[in-house]
This record gives sequence, C-alpha cells and structure tokens, in this order.
Amino acid sequence: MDQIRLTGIRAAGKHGVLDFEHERAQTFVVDATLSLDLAPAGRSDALDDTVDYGAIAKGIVAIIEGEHADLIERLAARIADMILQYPAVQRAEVTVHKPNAPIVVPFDDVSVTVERFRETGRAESADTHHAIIAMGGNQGDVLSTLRDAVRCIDGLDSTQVTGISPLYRTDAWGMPTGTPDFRNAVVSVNTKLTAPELLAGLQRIEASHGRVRTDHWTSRTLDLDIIDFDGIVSDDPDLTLPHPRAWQRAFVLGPWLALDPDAELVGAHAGSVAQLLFESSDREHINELAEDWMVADDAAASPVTGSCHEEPASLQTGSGQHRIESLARSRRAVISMDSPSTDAERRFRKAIVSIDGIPGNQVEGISPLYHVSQLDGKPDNMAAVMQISTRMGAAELITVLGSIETSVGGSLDLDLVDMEGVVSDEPNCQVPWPTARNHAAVLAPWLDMDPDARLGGDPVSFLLAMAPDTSQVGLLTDNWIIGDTL
Ligand SMILES: Nc1ncnc2c1ncn2[C@@H]1O[C@H](COP(=O)(O)OP(=O)(O)OP(=O)(O)O)[C@@H](O)[C@H]1O
Ligand SMILES: Nc1nc2c(c(=O)[nH]1)N=C(CO)CN2
Repeated sequence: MDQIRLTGIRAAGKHGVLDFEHERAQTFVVDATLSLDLAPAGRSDALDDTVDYGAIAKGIVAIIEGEHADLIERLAARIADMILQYPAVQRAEVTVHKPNAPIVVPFDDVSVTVERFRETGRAESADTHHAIIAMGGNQGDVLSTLRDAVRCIDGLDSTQVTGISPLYRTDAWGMPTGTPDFRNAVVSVNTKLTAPELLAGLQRIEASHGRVRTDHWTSRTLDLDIIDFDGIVSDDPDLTLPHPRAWQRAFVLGPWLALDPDAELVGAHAGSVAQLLFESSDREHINELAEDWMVADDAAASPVTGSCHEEPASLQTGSGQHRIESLARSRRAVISMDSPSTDAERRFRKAIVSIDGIPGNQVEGISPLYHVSQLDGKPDNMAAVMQISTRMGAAELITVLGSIETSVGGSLDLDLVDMEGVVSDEPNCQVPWPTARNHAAVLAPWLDMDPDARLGGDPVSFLLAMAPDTSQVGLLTDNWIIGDTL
C-alpha cells in the first residue's frame, strides 16, 4: 500500500515513570508511517483526496505536549489512534524515541514502535443472518429488472449479496398454458435485518419494479420470495419459513442447487435440494441461460449451450464458518506470489508444484519473474503470478494458499487475486483482491501472462497504466521456470 512518512518530529513533553519526568519536559521524537491509497490524489492533485501531513505533524506535537503518560508505549498508541481518525488511513506505524531517557549506562536512543490497523472487516457477528431469496418475473424487460433487483437487495440496510445463481428460463409453473416463460434466479445474502424486515424490503423492491399484487398467481414483473432464513421453520402466514412451496419448485431448486451444491431445505419437506430437484415435476422445464448474467451485456439474449459456463461461487457461511465449497466444474483463478527472500524463485516453484498437485487443480499459466524495488528500506521483492483452473471455492483456495505459505516457509505471500465468477467482500475472502487493482507488482506480471486479462471488468493494461508503483517494477526473466523441475 502507498505510504506517507513523517520522520523526526520533535517536541518536549512530560512523560515517564520517574517523578522528575512528571515535572520536567524532555525531548520526544516521533516517526510515523501512514499506509493509504494515494492513487486518487495522484490523479486529482487535490489535498482532499489524501491526508494533510502538516495536520498529522501538528497532532503528534499536541500529543507529545499534552496529557502525561508514564510509558512511551502509551504515547505511541495515542498517536497511532489519532492518525487512524483520518478515514483514508488504513494502517499507522508509529515510533516514539526518547533520546534523553533516564538510563544509567551510555546509550544512543530508546524507542518503541506500534502498528495499528483500521478495523475494515465487517466481522460476522451473531446478529448476521443468512437468507436465500428466489427471484422471478415474466413481464417487461425481465433481465434488467432482475439485475436491478440484485443491486437493490444488496443496497438494503446491512445486507450483502454473497452469491448469485445462474439465470434460468422456466416454464410458467401452475399457470395457464400460454403464460409467458419466466426468468428465475436465486441469491444468497448476509443481513442484519430480521426476517420480517427483509421481507418488507423485498416487497418495496417488488413494488418499485411495477409489481402489482393480486389474489391469484398471475404474470408479474418481479417476485421476490424468502426461501430460507437461518434455517428457521415458521408457519406464520405473513412469513412462512422455509417458503411453503419451495420444496416442489424446480424453478427455485435448480438455481439454488447451482449456487450451492450442498444446499439443504429444512422443515416439513426437509432434504437435500439436489434430491428435491430430482423429484420435482417441473425439473425438465427449467433451462440455464447464463451464469454471468449480472455482468455480460447480452447475457441471456441467447441460450448458452455446451459452452464453458460455470456455477458462480457460493460464498455462504454456515454456523459462522466458511463452508468448504466443492464445485463440480472448474473455474479460472489468478494467484499472485511475492517474496523478499533471496530464495524467492525456489519458493515460487515449490508453491506452484503444491498448488498444481491438489486434485482438480491445473496450472494454466505462469508469468515472467519480476523484481520490485521497495522505497522504505525494506528488502526488495520478487513477484510473479500464476493462473490455474480449479474446482475449489474461493474461501477454500485462500485457506489452502495459507497452508502452502506455511509449508514452503516464511517470506512467501500467496494471494488469490481474482476468480472467475466470484465477487466477495467477506473479511477473510475478498475477491477480487482489492489491493491488486493498483499494484504493479501484480498487474505487470499478470498482463505479461495474459494480455487480455481483466480485473473487476477493467482491463489490467488500463489498471497498470494508472498504478502508482509502475516505476518500482521490472521484468527479471522470462524463463525462470525452465531449467528447474516443476
Ligand atoms: N417466505 C415467504 N416469502 C415471501 N412472501 C411470503 C413468505 N411467506 C409468506 N409470505 C406471504 O405471502 C404473501 C403473498 O406473497 P406473493 O404475492 O409474493 O405470493 P406469490 O408470489 O403470488 O406466490 P408464491 O408465494 O407462491 O410464490 C405475502 O404478502 C407474504 O406476506
Ligand atoms: N416458472 C415459474 N413459474 C411460477 C413462478 C416463477 O417464478 N417461475 N412463480 C409463481 C408464483 O410466484 C408461479 N409460477
């Protein structure tokens, strides 16, 4: 991450354990490193897009000159907390030196360093609920209505869409012959709303998309049903859980299964969604249209047959833990590798071999090896990226990368940069990896490996062109894999 560094800020303060230190001011010297994204300011040249280091320096002096602290640890923590009050700052590293400390032997300096991070993770707590919502419609521009509905659901208070099923074309079920086909999909959400609050939100979304409620099933622009909410069973007619007809509807079960191959329905018709789908009478009357219907412009315009379209990730969590996803079909994933070790190449090779050795994984591409200069006195890095096809889910792959880092030995960082069809901002599973967007150390090797690469819809070439650290990154060798065993 980009950094702003202030060094040698000095002021006199009355800090220390000894009595005289409460009375007599002495010099304290502070170094502070602020980690934040400087790309916006790099583009706009506007102070508002960064942090005013002058203001930080004054804040540090005010703390040194302010309230007494016995320990320089406390002083450093106060300064770090002050720095993190600036919303753009993600991390603060603060060193407080006390060069005139009352130490009875000759010495040059004594200092403490603290490192503090902004709490970014929306830590999942007991009040986070998991819900499955079925979506359908057969009137108007259904594709854009469904796309908009997903965005609106994600926009509900404290609600995040965590998984989106493929889009299906389905025969109108239980409706007169001649009723236009439906488009159906299922989304999973994490929400802090209660089930009735979520239903009220969904009904507002239906209404804002022209849904007119009638007594009987009729064609509709948009229908949003809660299929499951935390596995609760309730026969309240205003909100029956699970949805009372979900168990027999292939237009719900099919997309749900594609989203989560291990999905289970609770209640009177409890069972695996796979089995219920198999038993459903309309299972032959649903057709998957497109998996990437939320992004592709012409998604679902024509049925996708026999092409490589895959289930999107299901990033649901169960019982507060990441469920290991096991998906039937492969998807592409891009993994970055970096290491400050002089032995980096060998570590990268070991990591590649380990990843490739996992059943269902296949290495498809390896970038050239890059050198990354560090400006902050830290040792320079080596970096490369690899592309694999994998049957693992994103959360599972991230966990595996962590174990490989450990088994290969320290000083190796493996990150899941991107995974086909996966978008997640779960604290432990951020895909695409947000920092990759402005890191030439990832973007440059990736572009070399795949000139058409895209990240979050943007061409990697375009992101690299805007990356603030391109001048620090240089190609070392094209054929670093050749000549050694993989
Ligand atoms: N799990 C649920 N999800 C959505 N609505 C529910 C649920 N359980 C009960 N309801 C109630 O059902 C009523 C009718 O809902 P809606 O108009 O969406 O039905 P429908 O779509 O015509 O039929 P179906 O529910 O069979 O799909 C709503 O007012 C709502 O209070
Ligand atoms: N294929 C299909 N058929 C239906 C649907 C639907 O969403 N898709 N919804 C209904 C009542 O909500 C009744 N019938």
